Amino acid sequence: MTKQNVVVSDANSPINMAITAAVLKSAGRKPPTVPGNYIGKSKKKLLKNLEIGTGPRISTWIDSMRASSPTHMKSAASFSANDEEHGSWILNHPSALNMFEQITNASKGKQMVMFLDYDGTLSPIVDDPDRAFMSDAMRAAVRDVARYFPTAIVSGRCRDNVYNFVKLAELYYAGSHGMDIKGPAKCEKYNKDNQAVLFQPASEFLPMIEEVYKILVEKTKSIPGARVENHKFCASVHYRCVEEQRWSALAELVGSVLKDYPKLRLTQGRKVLEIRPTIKWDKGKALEFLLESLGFANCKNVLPVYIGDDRTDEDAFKVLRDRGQGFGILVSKLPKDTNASYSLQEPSEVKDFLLRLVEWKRLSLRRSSKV
Ligand SMILES: O=P(O)(O)OC[C@H]1O[C@H](O[C@H]2O[C@H](CO)[C@@H](O)[C@H](O)[C@H]2O)[C@H](O)[C@@H](O)[C@@H]1O
Repeated sequence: MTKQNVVVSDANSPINMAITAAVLKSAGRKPPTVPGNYIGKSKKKLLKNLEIGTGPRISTWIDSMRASSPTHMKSAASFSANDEEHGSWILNHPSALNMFEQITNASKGKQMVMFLDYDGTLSPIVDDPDRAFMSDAMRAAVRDVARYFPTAIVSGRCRDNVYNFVKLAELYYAGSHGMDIKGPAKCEKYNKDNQAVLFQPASEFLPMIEEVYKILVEKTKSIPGARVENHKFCASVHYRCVEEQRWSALAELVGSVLKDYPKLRLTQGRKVLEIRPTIKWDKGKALEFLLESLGFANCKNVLPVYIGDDRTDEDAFKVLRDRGQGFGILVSKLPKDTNASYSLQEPSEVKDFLLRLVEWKRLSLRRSSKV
């Protein structure tokens, strides 16, 4: 087994990249430029060899990518290579639970601000996006965290949709990949002016997304298992429940629709194609906007912590890395190229981490009240 087969994850797995390449090819567009530090050297070579999006061999691409998809990697050799890769990855991205003290030490004299992605972070990944419920225990943990730290949910879902899952009025919400931001109704605690935070940088795209959504719903009827969601300022095309043989057909179909919408772009998530406006706005920009709204622009006394599992969360991890401030925590069981500093394996570990933060904060408040 070659090294390129080792780094696997839903979000930036080779098969997912192949799907994106196929969509872009049918839309007559070039594949996205992948940031240098985002993708391993071996994978870069693989992309080059297969000429994604530009060459005539999309089918070769899809076949090759299938061969390196996690479900096809079963030999003992693959597992030991995986173990080795995982070992070195975890050294570079240690568990946030094991690094808890370092994280809390770094927050001394600073206000910690929490940013939480939803799917795959607060709720487990399931086949039906309408049933991606978070547990009551997770909700209680998030509620407690928000008592001590300003907390925002940053999601690819539209704001109302993610709110209906989280159901906590005291939080900030950034839906549609950060293109729809709203603060809690009353938040004197952190927002001194107590002005309602509301920001929608892509409002002009509302009718276009609605139009594309309708077309996609109609066209994807021919592909069993395909599912399209309208997230107001963006749309999602799911292929988690589509037979693997039909992924390329779906990709081509999405590409053929996008051809008529040069102002829309495509990104990818976990077995989902995300259709978004070409504006320069993402989860990273939303994080910066929220820090500013909370009064922490150009402030050294703040420690933002962003927890997310998906490729779209990388924009926020990168902002933190570039600012040299706070920590990104990637939720993943598998090694993955990332700008995050730490890792957690799954939502249950996210819950444990949040509960430890609450416990630590309570103890330190108790201690300081005794002094
Ligand atoms: O930014 P997020 O909150 O992580 O949202 C990203 C996408 O999440 C949802 O899809 C993902 O979760 C589904 C439920 O577990 C799963 O079926 C799907 O395969 C995943 O991609 C949501 O449905 C998408 O619209 C979001 O963009």
